[in-house]
Amino acid sequence: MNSSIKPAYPKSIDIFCKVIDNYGDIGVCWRLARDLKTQSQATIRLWVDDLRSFGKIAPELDPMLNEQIVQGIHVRHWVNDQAFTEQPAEIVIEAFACDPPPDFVQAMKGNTRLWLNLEYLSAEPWVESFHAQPSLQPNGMVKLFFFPGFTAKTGGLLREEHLLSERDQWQNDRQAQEKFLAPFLNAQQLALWQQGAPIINLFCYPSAPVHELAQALVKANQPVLLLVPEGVAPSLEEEITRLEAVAPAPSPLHIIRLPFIDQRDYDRLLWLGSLNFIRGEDSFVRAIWAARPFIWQIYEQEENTHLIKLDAWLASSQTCPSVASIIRAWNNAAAPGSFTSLFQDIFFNPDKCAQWKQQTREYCQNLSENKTLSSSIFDIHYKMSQKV
Ligand SMILES: Cc1cn([C@H]2C[C@H](O)[C@@H](COP(=O)(O)OP(=O)(O)O[C@H]3O[C@@H](C)[C@H](O)[C@@H](O)[C@H]3O)O2)c(=O)[nH]c1=O
Repeated sequence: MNSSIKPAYPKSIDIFCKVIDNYGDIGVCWRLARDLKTQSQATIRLWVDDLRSFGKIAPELDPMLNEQIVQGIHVRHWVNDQAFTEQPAEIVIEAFACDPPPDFVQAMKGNTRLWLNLEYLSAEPWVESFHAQPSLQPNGMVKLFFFPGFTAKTGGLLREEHLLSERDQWQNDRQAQEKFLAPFLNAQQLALWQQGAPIINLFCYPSAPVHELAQALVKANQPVLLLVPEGVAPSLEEEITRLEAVAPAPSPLHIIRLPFIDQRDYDRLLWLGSLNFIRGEDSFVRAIWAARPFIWQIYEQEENTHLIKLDAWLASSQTCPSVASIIRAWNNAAAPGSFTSLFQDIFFNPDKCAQWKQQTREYCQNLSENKTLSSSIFDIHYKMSQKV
């Protein structure tokens, strides 16, 4: 064992994940599993009910296998709750209240020292007072509610130890960037990038006003490389063709469809973006660490409760009013049609863009001073073990 590893680290961790939809549930759990492993060298089992979705963001995974080790993590297909005879680990993390199998929960007593329910990310102020609060469970154990968040009084955000220095290195390495982009761009697009054409990454939900973005980009008549994962914004090409048909000249906008790529490569993609449209939870946090301007589309909830969360984050991050207006417009929380002009006003203005970039960098820097999510988990575990 590495001598720098603190004796307080646990020897084993179980993480349970149910994929509700999309890729955020497994995205968060997969990233967390790997980071906990790197920090502690514990044996980590990740129980997942949907290996197909998992496979999209971890191409090394074989969705046909019930058991496999991927990047040092024991990945187990959580097929059903019946006859669950595995011995629970020292730390059990259930993601987003997914309810581990009842037999497993019964067996936790005597084996498990810390049981956490990892909650969804929110910047709402009440999160601080709910973070790490205990709740007595029918098996006699205490489960803690673990809230990730943006302040020192929450569980923090997922951030690998050397992430920001790796990012800086990558952002200064044109050769590595070119090698990375080469499989995705044709020769003309690569040449445009070499001449300084900006990359915009677009990852959004179907409700985003993509047609307004298309309008802004076609009207601007400047070369832009718009990188879009397969299946996202499916009407985009059609929209552009329709707009170009009535434009005075074809626009120098290039839409580049990408396959889903490995989570670590997705980071690199965001590090290359002059602007990143991201969504949900995990890509949002990665866009913050990319320290590049980003436009977040929050995961939609009934009765627009997501807009309360969005405003809480805009307030907590002290996002400047012009950027906050664009983000609200992208989330359909502003007058229809307003996104186009707001976007054009800022994205094609070099001074405003530079300011936006500077603010994003400062925000990233400030947040990086908080404890990371993994360290917060280990701290709680350490405190619990001191009590025994
Ligand atoms: C496009 C792309 C994404 N990814 C990863 C990044 C993230 O880990 C993951 C996407 O997850 P997110 O950004 O969170 O967006 P998302 O919308 O996919 O996920 C979610 O949002 C949550 C708030 C909801 O509760 C979840 O139920 C879920 O909908 O996919 C890749 O690894 N490669 C890719 O090519």
